[in-house]
Amino acid sequence: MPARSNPRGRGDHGRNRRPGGPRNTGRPQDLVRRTAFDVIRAVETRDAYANLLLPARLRDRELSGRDAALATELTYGTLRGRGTYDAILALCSDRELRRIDGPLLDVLRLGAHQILATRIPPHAAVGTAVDLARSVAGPGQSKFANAVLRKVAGRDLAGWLEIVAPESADLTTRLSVAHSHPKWIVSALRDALGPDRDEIGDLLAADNARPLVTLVARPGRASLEELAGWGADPAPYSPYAAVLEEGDPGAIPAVREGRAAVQDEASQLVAAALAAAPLDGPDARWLDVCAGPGGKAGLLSALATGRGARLLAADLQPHRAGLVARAVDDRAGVVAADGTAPAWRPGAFDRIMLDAPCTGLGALRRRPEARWRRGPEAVAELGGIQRELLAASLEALRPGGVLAYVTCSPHLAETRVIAGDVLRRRDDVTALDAPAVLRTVAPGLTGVGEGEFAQFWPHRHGTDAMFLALLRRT
Ligand SMILES: C[S@@+](CC[C@H](N)C(=O)[O-])C[C@H]1O[C@@H](n2cnc3c(N)ncnc32)[C@H](O)[C@@H]1O
Repeated sequence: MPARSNPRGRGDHGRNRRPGGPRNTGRPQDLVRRTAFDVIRAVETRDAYANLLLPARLRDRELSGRDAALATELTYGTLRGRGTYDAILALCSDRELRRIDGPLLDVLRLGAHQILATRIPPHAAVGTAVDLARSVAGPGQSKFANAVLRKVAGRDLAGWLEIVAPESADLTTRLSVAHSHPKWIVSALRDALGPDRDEIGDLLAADNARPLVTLVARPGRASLEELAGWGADPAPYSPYAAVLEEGDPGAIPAVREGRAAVQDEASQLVAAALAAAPLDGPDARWLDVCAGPGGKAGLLSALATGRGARLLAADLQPHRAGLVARAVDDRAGVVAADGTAPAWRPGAFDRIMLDAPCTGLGALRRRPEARWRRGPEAVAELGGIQRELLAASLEALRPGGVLAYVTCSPHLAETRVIAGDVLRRRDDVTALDAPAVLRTVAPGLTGVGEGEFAQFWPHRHGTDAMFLALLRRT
């Protein structure tokens, strides 16, 4: 079920703002809704990323504070809840949804979100959506929007879910509509939960909740005490993590200076586990094969420097390698390189992070549009590159060295199947007990699995669904 949010009703959103693009009708809420609409449209038509575009639009239009919070909530909530809202709109419209013009359909989705999942009074939500429909689609269409949205407002969300996701429907369909996830993702996540598949409802609900902002204090460069001074409290698992309940992380000097950063706690822990994995012999040369934009490389370089080792961070995309250069410390090297055809010698590294390109099904909380963007074919497409990168990275690892194979996805085909195939086919690769290594970094950590591989879960850990295999070359 789309998460219910707490934006306020009409009329309490501060003073008027500069128009910055759309016509300013004199009411700041119109600009707030128009901004949400523009971002939703750009996601739909230009494959834009909401988390990148929205902050730029908020800046352009000088929306801040409560107005920015409302625009963010409306944008993210509408994008996430699309599956549920479309099922409801289909019952309220005498036109098939695919016959409704794109801009108008997006206005209807935005209206449905305001009516069903915010505290904005329904009559106000309908009225503002109809105004928006008039402005983007013309007066004729605003009548249609009014008729549809008044029907939507006839029930609350729970009432609609009894109709569009009834108990009698098969489980995948019901969960897919109720929690607004494509069916293929519901099935893949249930499979990934394995024996815990009855947690699927909690997992899908967690995907629809707003993630907390977690910061990393890069060791030797910033401390949790310093972040606490800015209102960020220590997080439950990572020794480097602090949670910022409110406020702009960019306002914290350590973040601005690259000594700290926004980073999910599981992302910190998989990097810390690679650094903590037991190793015989030298521990001087570390590699991050797919480092862009530099979250894990930032922590790894700080940990490497702390013990006199050196990190080389690579990414295929030069501009992403450029972002990595801003995250790592001076001792680290950064290159634009293809990890499948590497420029480094075989056996050159003691520790390797391979955070492979993946579907990102573990980070749906952060990327509201991601679930609608790709179909199941992406899993097969990415599988080829994941296998190639893993094979090439294992060549770069010296005998006795340790490699972390990481994905921000719990999909079995991107995680256990890839790592398991290597272990089955190669007699020079063994798996370490990744959950046990993680517990040396985060003693209180439970629920990531037992045995060779570790899997984080949003509904259990409040983190992204990050996967970790620690592989040793013998
Ligand atoms: C999951 S992201 C890595 C996230 C990063 N480790 C972090 O923590 O910020 C995957 C990265 O792999 C890069 N990539 C894709 N194919 C690659 C290849 N053949 N060689 C090196 N990097 C590659 C992408 O450009 C992308 O930046």
